Amino acid sequence: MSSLDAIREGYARFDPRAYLQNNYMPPRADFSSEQCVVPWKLRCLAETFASGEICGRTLIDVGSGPTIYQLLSACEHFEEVVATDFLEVNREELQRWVRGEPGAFDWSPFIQHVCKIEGRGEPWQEKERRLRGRLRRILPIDVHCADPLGAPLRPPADALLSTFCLEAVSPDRAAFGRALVNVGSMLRPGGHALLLGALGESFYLAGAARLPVVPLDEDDVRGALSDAGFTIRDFRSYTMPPALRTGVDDVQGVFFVHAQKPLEG
Ligand SMILES: C[S@@+](CC[C@H](N)C(=O)[O-])C[C@H]1O[C@@H](n2cnc3c(N)ncnc32)[C@H](O)[C@@H]1O
Ligand SMILES: O=[N+]([O-])c1ccc2c(c1)CN[C@@H](CO)C2
Repeated sequence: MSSLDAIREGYARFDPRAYLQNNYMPPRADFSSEQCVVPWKLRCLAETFASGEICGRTLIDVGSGPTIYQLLSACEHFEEVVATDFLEVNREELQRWVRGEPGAFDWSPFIQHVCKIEGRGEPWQEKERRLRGRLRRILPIDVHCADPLGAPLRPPADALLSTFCLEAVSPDRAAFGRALVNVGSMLRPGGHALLLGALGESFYLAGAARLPVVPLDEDDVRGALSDAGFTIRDFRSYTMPPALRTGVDDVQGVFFVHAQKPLEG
């Protein structure tokens, strides 16, 4: 069995609800302190989108999983947000939220927090409605394929977002770098890429699933982006405090990077 097959087999046991519980409920989803990891992630995205420089028709989110927090600031600046994931159970979890179906995960604390830090003073239900209206495609994806969506994205995306995906699905740094090239092919020249991801992590749990992660440091991320032809615009990192090292993974920190694909080539 290839290392990619082993990872695919691990994801067959991925439990979206356990994953949400592990990462998007307290203590990690604690909005009372800006020092907590989820407010830090949301602030990175809100501040980066606040300039208005990153905008256009389509943003594609790679490896969305069962989460929408990563789209809350992005959705203001694109006509359409395309979510993607390898697993049908995750795509179904996203559909449940989009349709406001019972049993969907409650993202309202996240939406309320983003409305607060964006400072527009809008009711959070307005933002929820706007995201639901712009999240019109939830597609299967495999970042290990040259065409991750199975065929080239036409027209290419104006922006690409991916959070905790590439390092969590790649057996080694070379595969991480190839996956980055693959997803970069969906982005138009001059388009922006925003990545959040794990630093120094080797595994994470999601119910019965125990998934291997390729441990990355800042230089690995910078090098992979440079090798994939991206220019780095901003790089930030967060150190996971002891209180948030809960045993659901061995993550040491989180990186945020804003990169751009050159106009030519
Ligand atoms: C750690 S989760 C990240 C979820 C979400 N983006 C977040 O920020 O929490 C990794 C996601 O990658 C997806 N995945 C697994 N294999 C993949 C592949 N080959 N290509 C794309 N996504 C994949 C999983 O289904 C899972 O939803
Ligand atoms: O602290 N967080 O907000 C947070 C959110 C998601 C994830 C992590 C940490 C660490 N593990 C990754 C999977 O490799 C998923």
